[in-house]
Amino acid sequence: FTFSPSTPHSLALFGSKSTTKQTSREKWIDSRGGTAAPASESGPSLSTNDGGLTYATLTSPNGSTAKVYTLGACVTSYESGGTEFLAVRPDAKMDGSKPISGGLAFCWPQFGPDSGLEGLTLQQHGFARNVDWKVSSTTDDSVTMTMEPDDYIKGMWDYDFTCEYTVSISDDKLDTSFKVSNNGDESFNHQAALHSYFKVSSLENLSIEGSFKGKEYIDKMDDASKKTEERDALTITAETDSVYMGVNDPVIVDSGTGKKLSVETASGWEDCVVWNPYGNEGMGFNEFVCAESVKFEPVVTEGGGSWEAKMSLKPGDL
Ligand SMILES: O=P(O)(O)OC[C@H]1O[C@@H](O)[C@H](O)[C@@H](O)[C@@H]1O
Repeated sequence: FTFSPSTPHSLALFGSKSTTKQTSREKWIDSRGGTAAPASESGPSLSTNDGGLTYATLTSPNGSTAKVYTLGACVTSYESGGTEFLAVRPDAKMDGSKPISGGLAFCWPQFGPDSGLEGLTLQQHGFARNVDWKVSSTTDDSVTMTMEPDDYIKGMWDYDFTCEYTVSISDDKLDTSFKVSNNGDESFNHQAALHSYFKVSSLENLSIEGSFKGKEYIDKMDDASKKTEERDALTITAETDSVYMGVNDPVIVDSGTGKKLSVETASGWEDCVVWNPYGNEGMGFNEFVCAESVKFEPVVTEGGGSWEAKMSLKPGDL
């Protein structure tokens, strides 16, 4: 899928860097040794999984928990009231040989395979989920991770930036807060997404509520044609890959668990991509739906400027 800027000035606004390169998985794997957080940065609340990846476990007073991996700053688990709300695909690699396919997978500075914009022709979903973010602070209920350019990143996208991402848990919700600061003089373009995998008991028990009705969407399963959503609530009965412009309030309703999960956006995220690889048993298609928090139209962040996006997950009963 190729992003087409809706306004010609999107291109004109883009900064002048042209030294972007496609990167191979091999180059990424080689480079990971250089970007991994040193062991000395691991505090008492950080753990290591069987595949050698570092993660933080957050706990709220009533026992809700979340797991946040430094690889890609990926939240892989959010459990509240005995229900797990996030899914990690059964084919996900949890050893650093691939980005984590699951949880709130972090896509930045590009979403999808190719934005179509100069300087934003990186690998699918950008590089943020390829690298180990540095843990800058952690408490029992919160972790802040940062990503700054190293040689691996500069080889693809040579801008001076700091990304900061805070995940915090409380008794009734999980909060995420992302901020990118442009520390340089020239502006840069970026998209962003939390490629959120929500666990469902079965697709037949799922409906996705929110402000979808009447909204325009790009149906990537139908030659990227533009359509208008007519349903009040979405169900998944076929392979789905739809970009809903101007929807940032999906609610995952699961009649099997009797629970719902509301995505509440405070800032930044504007659009929702609904994705499911229907029929793909290897990906565990019947156990999740992606309802992704996306900034699809590229943002221009001026030198010295910043951009923020805040989203919370709020569980409830049906
Ligand atoms: O497997 P990944 O990289 O986590 O991405 C999951 C999917 O994300 C979707 O947004 C893409 O359209 C798919 O092509 C892709 O397979």
